Amino acid sequence: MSLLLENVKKSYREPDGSTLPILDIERFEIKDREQVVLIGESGSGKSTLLNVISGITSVDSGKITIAGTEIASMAEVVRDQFRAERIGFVFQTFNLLPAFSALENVLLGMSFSRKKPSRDRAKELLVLVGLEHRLHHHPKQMSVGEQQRVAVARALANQPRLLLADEPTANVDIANQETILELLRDACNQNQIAMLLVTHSQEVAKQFERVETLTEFNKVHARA
Ligand SMILES: Nc1ncnc2c1ncn2[C@@H]1O[C@H](COP(=O)(O)OP(=O)(O)OP(=O)(O)O)[C@@H](O)[C@H]1O
Repeated sequence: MSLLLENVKKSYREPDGSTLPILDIERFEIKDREQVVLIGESGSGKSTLLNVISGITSVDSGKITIAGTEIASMAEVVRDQFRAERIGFVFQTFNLLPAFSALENVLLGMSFSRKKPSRDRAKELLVLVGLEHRLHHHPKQMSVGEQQRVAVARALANQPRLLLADEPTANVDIANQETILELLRDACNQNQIAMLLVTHSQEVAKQFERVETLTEFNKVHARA
């Protein structure tokens, strides 16, 4: 299996000092190569779930196993390394660095892994997403669809086992939405990557076989 959450609990500390429970998940599994869409009301904890899976946010308790490795109990520095090498991310807002070209953004994605960044591989990835003519453009010189394609190339840079996508098509038009989804799905299929994709769009969700609603497997109720 690619991902297994067991008895995962996460709460935040409110400004008044009280505790705000967000996640209480007994079991959630994504099998190898499975592509899963996650939907749920605003504020129900979807981004928090992606953040605990990636190890950006620590859990209060529970186990998170990714490709056979339990990450919740790892020291932070080890978890950061694991994240860099095993998990790819695509965000709603792309998160590209504005001072760097498309090629440099992909190379930067590689620099967090222990492997040596390869310009050839970075170029190959940009060609794969159809941006061979945009290698040296900076984010502000590219359309939003192109920027998101750079983000997809960056997410694939370290050959991840799991791809986490947080509303990757929310800021692109319909034509680009299709392109981005196709790229993500093809890349996952071809490279045996499992994917968890958060979306608010029914259009996007209906293209996937497995659609999970967070409030149905999270014992903490939505706050929306
Ligand atoms: N660092 C934080 N500290 C305190 N509360 C937080 C923090 N991050 C998120 N929250 C709260 O946790 C809840 C879940 O937030 P989260 O962003 O995970 O929801 P979401 O389902 O992704 O929402 P949306 O669909 O609107 O993006 C929200 O009520 C939010 O205000």
